[in-house]
Amino acid sequence: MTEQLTDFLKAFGWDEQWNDKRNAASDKLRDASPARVVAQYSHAYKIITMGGERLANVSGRFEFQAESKGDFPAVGDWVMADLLDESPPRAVIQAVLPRQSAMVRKLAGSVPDEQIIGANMDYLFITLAMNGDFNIRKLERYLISAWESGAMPVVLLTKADLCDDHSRYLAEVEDAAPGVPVHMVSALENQGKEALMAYLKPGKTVAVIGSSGVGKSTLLNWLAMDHVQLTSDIRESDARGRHTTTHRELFLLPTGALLMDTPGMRELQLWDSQEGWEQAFSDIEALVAQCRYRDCKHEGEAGCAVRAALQSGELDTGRYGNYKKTERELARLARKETTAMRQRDKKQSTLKNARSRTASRRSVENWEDFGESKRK
Ligand SMILES: Nc1nc2c(ncn2[C@@H]2O[C@H](COP(=O)(O)OP(=O)(O)OP(=O)(O)O)[C@@H](O)[C@H]2O)c(=O)[nH]1
Ligand SMILES: [Zn+2]
Repeated sequence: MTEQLTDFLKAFGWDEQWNDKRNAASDKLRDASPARVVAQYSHAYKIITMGGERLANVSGRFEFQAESKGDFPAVGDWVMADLLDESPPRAVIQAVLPRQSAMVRKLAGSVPDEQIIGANMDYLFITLAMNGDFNIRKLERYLISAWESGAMPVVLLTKADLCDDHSRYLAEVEDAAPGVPVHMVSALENQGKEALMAYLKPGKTVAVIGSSGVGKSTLLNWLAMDHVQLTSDIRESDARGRHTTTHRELFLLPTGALLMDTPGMRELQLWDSQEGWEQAFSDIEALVAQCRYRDCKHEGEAGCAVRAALQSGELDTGRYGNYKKTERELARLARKETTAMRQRDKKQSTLKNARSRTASRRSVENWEDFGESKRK
């Protein structure tokens, strides 16, 4: 790759670490080019390559080998793709480089599966409005998902202009989000942007989560200095040569940072995330470790550190209540997943014989398909 060509990739976050991951990938990918997924459609992706933007599909071999939805590329992913010399330019994705962080939605339906809402975020801005909607228990739920993702959470208290007594909100957040940075902003009054510059550095990827109405869209537009509005008006050719409006879910901010705004981020719910839960309530977990009995239920046992902290006021009863509530919810989700897995295994073993007959035929077809795209 020449200096100039990699500039596009660098702008979208390509660095030494990704280069190492690329070099560690299989030999088969030696001729493929790195690219980042900036938008996802039902059967196609928009990727940024060293030569600019193009549409891409996964190879037949990729599709055949994928075990779950979570294996497929998602917005934010770095992929290895063959760039086809066609007009309009197209690409075939051969592999996804190992994710550094991911917001995963576990689908505990009749067939357990997962969906990647966004990948490779460096920071997650959790937004909370400083008005009547302020809900610290909601923040605790968002933190579970944030910690689980592997990205660093940052709390943004929005609508600072609507509030006279910031200290109350700050104190509540500091108790509920130990060790998480907190910043107050007002997009309307252009306040607090300087503090965010520490995160909005070139090549860093930021996603914004928070409930409806807290001001996420306003915040995004403010950070983008209305560039979002401008870019969506650019019309481009799609795969069929028609002109369509540019659609991106990962875009460059004027600061050089990348902002991720996928539909799923906005509808974030609590999903199976044991580790995230433990980290979000790390203060309570530390107390639990001090209880005299290892199987302490904190219901009046002797030497219970949790009860002692609740009585002294060191531990807020609302926070403890949410700790128990989310624990129950996660246990329920885990049970659902186990049941669904068992059902799937049962189904699979009955279908196994029928499937193996067609599979051998299909795998030949897919390998031919793979060879096709490599030759082009
Ligand atoms: N006073 C004040 N109002 C704000 C601020 N930011 C957003 N708002 C208002 O809050 C309302 C909701 O803002 P949005 O940006 O649409 O909120 P959202 O989180 O994107 O909402 P959804 O699209 O439903 O997810 C709008 O009326 C905004 O004008 C702010 O900093 N100060
Ligand atoms: Zn206890």
